[in-house]
Amino acid sequence: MFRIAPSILSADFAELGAEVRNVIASGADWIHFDVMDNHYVPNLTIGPAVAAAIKPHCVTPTGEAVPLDVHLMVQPVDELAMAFAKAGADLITFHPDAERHVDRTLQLIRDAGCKAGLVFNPAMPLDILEWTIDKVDIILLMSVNPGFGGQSFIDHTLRKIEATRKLIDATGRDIRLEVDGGIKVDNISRVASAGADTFVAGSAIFNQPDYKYVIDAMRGELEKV
Ligand SMILES: O=C(CO)[C@@H](O)[C@H](O)COP(=O)(O)O
Repeated sequence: MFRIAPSILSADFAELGAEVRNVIASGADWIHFDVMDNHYVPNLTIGPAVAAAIKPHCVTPTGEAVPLDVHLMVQPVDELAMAFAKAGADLITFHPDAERHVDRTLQLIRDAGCKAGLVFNPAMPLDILEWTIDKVDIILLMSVNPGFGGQSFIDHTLRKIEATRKLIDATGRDIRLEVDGGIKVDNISRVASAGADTFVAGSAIFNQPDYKYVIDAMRGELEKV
């Protein structure tokens, strides 16, 4: 089942609660929350206090919970991961190159009751999955270099999505394959055809006045896959 996860990095931070409610009412399946520390990436965003503040807004108009999907672009990882688990994150992903003890961090996140995942930058090999995939609930492939919204999709990541899909299918487990960066109505079907099932989109959704129009258009493209 496909999931669309709007990245609130491109939302109006002065109206974050309303933005989250609006994008959920427009059809968002997850809320994607980008955490940048001006160390692992050259940008600084939002922390656990903001996650805790928006958590009560992560519900559909009929009261169903919408997962809060936290992408940590931080180094070190462990302490912040635990703070986000406490703040209400449902999924926490981190970059394996930002943490020495990747296996331990995955376990910490799972022990805190969250789904755990690894994030791979466009030039980062997938090798570490050989030893970690058993503890991974989600794999996030970056299709831009992390740090900023509004960048263009890097085409060579399509081959990486295909390779990751094969690795996931070989496990027989239900591991989500999320792709993030430069996803728009006009390329989402190519990303899905390559094997992704979860799509992060920031500027494509929040830079338009009608979020529902964009999300519906994305779903329309996904139906053709
Ligand atoms: O993590 C990041 C960037 O580092 C992403 O989540 C972006 O926020 C996606 O934005 P668009 O490329 O869709 O505008």
